[in-house]
Amino acid sequence: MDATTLPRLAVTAGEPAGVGPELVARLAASDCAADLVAITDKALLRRAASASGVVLDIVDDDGKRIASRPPGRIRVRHVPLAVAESPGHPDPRNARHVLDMLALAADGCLAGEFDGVVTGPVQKSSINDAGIPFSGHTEFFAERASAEVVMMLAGPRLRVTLATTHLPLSAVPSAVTPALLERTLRIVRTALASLFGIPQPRIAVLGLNPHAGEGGHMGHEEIDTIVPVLERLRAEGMELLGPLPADTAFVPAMRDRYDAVLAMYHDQALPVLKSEAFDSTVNVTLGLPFIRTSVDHGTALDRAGTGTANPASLFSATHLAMDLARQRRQS
Ligand SMILES: NC(=O)C1=CN([C@@H]2O[C@H](COP(=O)(O)OP(=O)(O)OC[C@H]3O[C@@H](n4cnc5c(N)ncnc54)[C@H](O)[C@@H]3O)[C@@H](O)[C@H]2O)C=CC1
Ligand SMILES: NCC(=O)COP(=O)(O)O
Repeated sequence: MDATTLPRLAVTAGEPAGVGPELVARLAASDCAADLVAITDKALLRRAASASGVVLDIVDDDGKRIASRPPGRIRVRHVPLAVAESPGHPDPRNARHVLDMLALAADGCLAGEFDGVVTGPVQKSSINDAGIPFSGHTEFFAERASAEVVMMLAGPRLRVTLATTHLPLSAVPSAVTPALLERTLRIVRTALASLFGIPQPRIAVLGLNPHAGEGGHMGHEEIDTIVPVLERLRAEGMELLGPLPADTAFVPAMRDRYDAVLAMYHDQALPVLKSEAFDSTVNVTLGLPFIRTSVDHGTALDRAGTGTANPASLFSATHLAMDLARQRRQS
């Protein structure tokens, strides 16, 4: 990418029976100043455009960088469906199609063909129903890039990162080890500085138990595992708050005291973000050698094919990826 060309972003359409393809069509129809390369089945994108009431000029991607993109023009890397989609009803026979899109996008980013990838939502259960172990894009891209990563959800007023991602709740306590916490906090600190321009970030770390263990009366993970890691990293100069009780860490009086939160598990913090900024929150994978942003929502099967899905989260994810790509170009 040079100063005269647009950020070149792979956009994966996600689950073909979900709202992803419609949202990609809406994005392509917008005046977003990015070189968007949809990774999807071409006929599926045409049907999604028609369901959303937008007209697209769909062309094959020739790999060349471009300086401008008229609204409606979208380049495509064709990844064929196994079977035609039925909106609202994922078919596990299309699981390989979904994973092929992710692999193509990741490999293209690693090869420098794309400046980043923006992902539409996938139906994880449908991939699992096909007999393929899969827990999320975050883990898929980490493995593909051989990187240690952290999931962040960034909204207009709150950034939340996760120590563990897609685990059953019963597996969380034993997964929260000193090594995991230390690695995660280092990745979060580095990313807040390099991606979000906060050179000395303040990170609030949540406890695992109610009331952060209430001094050991409601669980010991804080005393045994979390506090020693925080003390060690504070001694290195990291600004860490906590461990804080999760139920009060997000109250208005606390918000000014940190730049990001580290939660111990998925549902400890994501409901806070999704309930206050569902439309504008973006999922960002920290620690990858390439930019990856995503919608915060799922496949919305109840809306698929109706053209009523809100594209705001995909727009926000794309704009963040564009900003990060430009920033990388300048650094
Ligand atoms: N980035 C990803 O790939 C993600 C995938 N998922 C997957 O999505 C599937 C469904 O998950 P759910 O928990 O049902 O969450 P969901 O986000 O698909 O749906 C929850 C509710 O929000 C509504 N909604 C979601 N996106 C919307 C949009 N753009 N505009 C208007 N309304 C919208 C839906 O209609 C539904 O009422 C699961 O397989 C889950 O694993 C969930 C989150 C992220
Ligand atoms: N709730 C966020 C989520 O599950 C998305 O995960 P991923 O597919 O981006 O790893």
